[in-house]
Amino acid sequence: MNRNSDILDRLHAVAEERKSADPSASYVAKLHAKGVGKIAQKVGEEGVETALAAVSEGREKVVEESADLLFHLIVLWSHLGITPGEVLEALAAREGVSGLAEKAARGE
Ligand SMILES: N=c1c2ncn([C@@H]3O[C@H](COP(=O)(O)OP(=O)(O)OP(=O)(O)O)[C@@H](O)[C@H]3O)c2ncn1[C@@H]1O[C@H](COP(=O)(O)O)[C@@H](O)[C@H]1O
Repeated sequence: MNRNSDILDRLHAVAEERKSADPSASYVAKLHAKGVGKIAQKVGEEGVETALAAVSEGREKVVEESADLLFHLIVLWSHLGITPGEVLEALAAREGVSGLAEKAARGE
């Protein structure tokens, strides 16, 4: 198994610990202290940067920006009391639900 398969959970655990850390000594603690508005802003910025990288900067930059986006999403989930498992469950629950091939087979 890929050794990074549990990285979402590991980063989430760090984000949880940082809720009680010193904001002057931790970037994640600083984000928690600034609140949901600041964290949401960072998620939006990183999403836009990922999209811009896709159309104008190439795959390596997309990988870097995607990592920034995922990281800030994990901080947002932690701030709101959401676990990575909940998000993965929501994703898994959609498997096969809107495939065009399945819809065509049903004549929809
Ligand atoms: N993955 C990251 C990570 N990616 C990016 N960054 C920080 O995200 C910031 C993004 O920089 P920006 O220029 O976008 O933003 P900024 O300079 O903070 O300015 P603002 O726009 O936010 O005001 C930088 O300070 C980076 O250091 C991260 N900081 C932490 N982590 C992970 O979080 C863990 C805990 O970090 P601390 O909370 O700092 O201990 C680390 O061990 C890492 O695993």
